[in-house]
Amino acid sequence: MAKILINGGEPLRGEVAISGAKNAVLPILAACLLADEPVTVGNVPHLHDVTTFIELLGRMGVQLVLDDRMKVHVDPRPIKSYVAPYELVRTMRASILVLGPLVARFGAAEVSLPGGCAIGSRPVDQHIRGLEALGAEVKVENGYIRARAGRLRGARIAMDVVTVTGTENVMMAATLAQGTTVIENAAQEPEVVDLAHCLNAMGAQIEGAGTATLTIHGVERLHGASYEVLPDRIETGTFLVGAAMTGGKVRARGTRADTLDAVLAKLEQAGAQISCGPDWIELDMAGRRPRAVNVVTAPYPAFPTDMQAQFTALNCIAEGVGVITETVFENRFMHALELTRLGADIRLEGNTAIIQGVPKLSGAPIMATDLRASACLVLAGLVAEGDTIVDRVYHIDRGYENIEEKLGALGARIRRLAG
Ligand SMILES: CC(=O)N[C@H]1[C@@H](OP(=O)(O)OP(=O)(O)OC[C@H]2O[C@@H](n3ccc(=O)[nH]c3=O)[C@H](O)[C@@H]2O)O[C@H](CO)[C@@H](O)[C@@H]1O
Ligand SMILES: C=C(OP(=O)(O)O)C(=O)O
Repeated sequence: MAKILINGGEPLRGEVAISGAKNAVLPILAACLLADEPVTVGNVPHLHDVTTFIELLGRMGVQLVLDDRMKVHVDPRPIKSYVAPYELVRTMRASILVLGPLVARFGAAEVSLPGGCAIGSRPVDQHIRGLEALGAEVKVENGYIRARAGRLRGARIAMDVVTVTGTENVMMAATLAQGTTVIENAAQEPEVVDLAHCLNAMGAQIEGAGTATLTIHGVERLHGASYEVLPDRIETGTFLVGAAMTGGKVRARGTRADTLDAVLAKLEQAGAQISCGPDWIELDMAGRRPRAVNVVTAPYPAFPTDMQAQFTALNCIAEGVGVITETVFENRFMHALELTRLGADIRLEGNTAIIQGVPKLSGAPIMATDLRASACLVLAGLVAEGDTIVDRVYHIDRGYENIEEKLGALGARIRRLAG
């Protein structure tokens, strides 16, 4: 199994190009199933999750052609199967995103239950309830969600919890329903907005994207389109935290500061100087040690759970005590134990981590347990004295494009060890 070796101590300095957002490209690829013509998706990041999603659509019979300009041309017309099998869904929860489009466009879907994972139980009851409200008949049997429908009918749906992929699944399905659907308590994440913009470019009529109420006027068909995926705010935030932890200066380009308000505010509290342009963010720490910050995760526009692990790492070497409260997932502190192996002082109390910053960490072999946990371990390795080896880096490849090359270009001493 591949590992990443980091020899810590170098400040990150320079420019890094940000890739397209994982959590936007996956629903957008799923949305292509709704069209009756080819769709071209641009700014596609080279990620393991994207490869898995392309394999999933390919197995259904969808034709996908990747060109060398980070574009994927998707032709849904040759589709012949409506099944998302367990062996693919278990490696990538986002496979659940094919459920809504399949049932809306073809009246049938069979999608494996994603099951629990390292960060919590992650049920899909809201996806199912939303599709049932639109008129689908849904059964869960033998580990599969089996859905059938004639043409879906618009409905008013109040989500019990704010769910990103749940909102996306129901929104996609509603685009082809007869009549109007209103989704209340909808997720407002920039990736949900990006999906809505892509669907509208395909002929959908969605209003209210980016607010808690989505109104979707159903249309007869969705047509082809060409769409560029939003930059990845979590990748951006991860590099900025790396700069803050190492006392460096990094400009992230090809990104969008307006999707990162809560994260940038916390970095400023930690002592970073931030400047932004239309498509770049620069963080300058001027060699200073960060100050500890308190963070409470919650749905957008609040602080994102996908940046929690990285701020946990920052607090480990910060001045003072930082308290991190995770309210979105019930078990997202698997990285805490690994960080203590590097010398961090972390006390866990339920969904809260109380971190007393220490002046230095020391390198050790550590194990990644999930995507953002692995990113936080790499960040900790950048400041730890000596060698840190992060094992199970396949988690990081799900969501970060060429992370060791990008960090290496910023001056980090980092390389991949073949498994
Ligand atoms: C591919 C993708 O976009 N993944 C993101 C998405 O995951 P995902 O869409 O899976 O996360 P959700 O927004 O659905 O989860 C939020 C909370 O709602 C609960 N819940 C969700 C659905 C449901 O039917 N019932 C239910 O109870 C979950 O257990 C969790 O406690 O949003 C998360 C929260 O911002 C991010 O961490 C993930 O990176
Ligand atoms: C939890 C994440 O992703 P997923 O929902 O794909 O597991 C993430 O991106 O941090």
